[in-house]
Amino acid sequence: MTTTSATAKFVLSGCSPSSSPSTSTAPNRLLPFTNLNFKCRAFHSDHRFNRLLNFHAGYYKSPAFLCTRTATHSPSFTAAALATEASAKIIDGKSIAKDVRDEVAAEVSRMKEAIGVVPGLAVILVGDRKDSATYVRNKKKACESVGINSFEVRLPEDSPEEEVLKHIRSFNDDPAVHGILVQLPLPSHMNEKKVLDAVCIEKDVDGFHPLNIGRLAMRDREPLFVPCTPKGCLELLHRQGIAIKGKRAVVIGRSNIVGTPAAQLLQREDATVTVVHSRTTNPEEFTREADIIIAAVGKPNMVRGSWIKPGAVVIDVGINPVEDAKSSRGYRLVGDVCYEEASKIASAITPVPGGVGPMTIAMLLSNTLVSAKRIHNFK
Ligand SMILES: Nc1nc2c(c(=O)[nH]1)N[C@@H](CN(C=O)c1ccc(C(=O)N[C@@H](CCC(=O)O)C(=O)O)cc1)CN2
Repeated sequence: MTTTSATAKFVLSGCSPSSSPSTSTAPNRLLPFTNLNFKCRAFHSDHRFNRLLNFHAGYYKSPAFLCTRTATHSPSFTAAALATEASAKIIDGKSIAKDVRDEVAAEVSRMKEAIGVVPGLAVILVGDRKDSATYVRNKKKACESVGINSFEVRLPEDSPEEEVLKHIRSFNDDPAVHGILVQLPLPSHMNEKKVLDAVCIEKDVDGFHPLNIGRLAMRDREPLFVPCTPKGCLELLHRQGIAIKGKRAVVIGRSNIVGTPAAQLLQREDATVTVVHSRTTNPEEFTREADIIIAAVGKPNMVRGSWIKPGAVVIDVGINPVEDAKSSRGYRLVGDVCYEEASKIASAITPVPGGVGPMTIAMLLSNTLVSAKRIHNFK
């Protein structure tokens, strides 16, 4: 535990309540922090503390919390969330994704040697969004790195929907292709549902087909594929040895591709799951009860340190570009969680970048391998 000698009045934070591209370049802000009397590492009932930090009594057991004597030699201590170092374990998604890729590569080569089959992934990209083009390029590179064949179709932004459907049908029938994905988002004139429905479920390595999603939601039913990002979140928890069974989990966001399947996966592993979303009033009341938080809402720095129960595990799915003149790209990526604050409260946390993002592509490779094995009945 770190201690400070003076009474802390401020906590440094770069996470303004409404971080947005236009505000994000502001220097770190000093947020007012009042002297808070409570006994370090002991139960307290200081309502002032609870009110100011919105924490519940008993939560400050975390080593992340600092205890300082007040300047007035008060018998009580001052809680100062002025930690100078992150105390949470940083969950290194980049390194775990590499482990997954190495495992996939070994299996791909075992399969090739045994039955002469090489898994194949087909990717359809419509339009010229820069971020989508980067993800597709990275997927192709990742395939190469593990020995998976990749097939790519790039279509102009104004392509008719039928053109996309035609390519999907052709990949559905191609025996060299074991996985098909359409990079999202699609241009607004396209009907996303119709396009995703066209991918045959045996090759739906994104897990976005309603049949796969439906099976995921049902007890005693198994989806053929689970969407890559939520699957990556769970994989991070598993590989870090973080228990899920019996834990309280809060998922922030209810999208079809992350929030909803993440909640279902946690529930399938016997967590008690709450989903909070844009219409939830006081979401922090729910997150403060959570042992595990998965934030997938797409709002930079929305989850503040005070939203988190000390010792909780925080998985940050957000990848939000915020303006940054110091970066060569002119922007930097931040998560949905104020990392600076959360890393002082949580017991483990994923960074952005380098957390969940790399796992998305690693899980895609894994799903493609699983698909090829299933189609060829290779154990
Ligand atoms: N068909 C799909 N479309 C989209 C998916 C998807 O799973 N299937 N997910 C996202 C985009 N995405 C993959 O497609 C994706 C996003 C982010 C990353 C990633 O590795 N991010 C890095 C940062 C990258 C950077 O520096 O720009 C990180 O977080 O470390 C990989 C894949 C939406 N569309």
